[in-house]
Amino acid sequence: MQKKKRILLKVGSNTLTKETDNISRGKIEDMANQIAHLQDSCEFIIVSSGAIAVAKQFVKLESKGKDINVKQALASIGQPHLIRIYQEIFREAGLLTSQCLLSYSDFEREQSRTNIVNTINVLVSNNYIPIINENDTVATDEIKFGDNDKLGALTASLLKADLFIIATNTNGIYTKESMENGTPKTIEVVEDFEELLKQVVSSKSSHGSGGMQSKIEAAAVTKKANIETWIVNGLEDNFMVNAFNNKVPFTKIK
Ligand SMILES: Nc1ncnc2c1ncn2[C@@H]1O[C@H](COP(=O)(O)OP(=O)(O)O)[C@@H](O)[C@H]1O
Ligand SMILES: N[C@@H](CCC(=O)OP(=O)(O)O)C(=O)O
Repeated sequence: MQKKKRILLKVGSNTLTKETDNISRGKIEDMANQIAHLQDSCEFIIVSSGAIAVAKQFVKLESKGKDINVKQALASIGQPHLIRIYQEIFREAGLLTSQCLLSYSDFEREQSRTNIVNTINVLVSNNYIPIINENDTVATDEIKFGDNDKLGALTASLLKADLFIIATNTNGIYTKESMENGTPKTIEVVEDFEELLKQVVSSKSSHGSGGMQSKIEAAAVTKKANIETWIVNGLEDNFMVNAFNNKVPFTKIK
């Protein structure tokens, strides 16, 4: 049997909510259907945001503490719900899921790195799709709470993914000029990183936390590991399959 292509898919909050205030079961169904369609040739590891967005649907926390602590608490409330929704929907598509919570410091310790690789390899070889999120309880400002783009890139590198796909709410990275004049134009292939960083505008979307800058920084990490990064529009149905078939505009960072 031919070796499967290992794909690390990072899904942002905006994709999962379809830019509303609620998690979209339809979007998770769309992901499950695509994975089911591609599973003969690809194996998937998902880094999914959305814990805070889910919690915000039904809880408002009182706190005199820092804003970031409220977010961490929301992530703790939302995470089990997020995983339950994934599990229910993926199961209907015949897919098995598991949860892994990681923090950046885990990538700095050799023993933790080995443990992550071993655990995830067992999961994947038994047809489980690991759904990873940042361990937000232990994350702090210093380690950039809420940057799942970087977490996705570190995980893709550690697990020797063949491809890193970031699903967000734009058709990849647009040229700055085209964004400013209101007719966004996708940069299709990127080879020059310095040039790319100049295209970032400071905006980010309603639920997102990293903006395009953190996606570009994440791509720099995967590039070092010789992994190609694709930035695709997760709001569209069939976003991965269409990117594979070159049917939609997206950005490839080689
Ligand atoms: N050059 C650019 N091309 C596309 N989007 C950009 C660019 N510069 C900044 N952005 C912003 O980055 C946002 C995506 O990042 P983010 O809001 O963190 O989403 P996610 O939840 O998917 O991580 C876009 O909605 C857009 O507002
Ligand atoms: N761990 C947080 C992730 C926050 C985050 O990185 O969000 P995003 O910019 O949408 O990928 C959560 O699950 O809400």
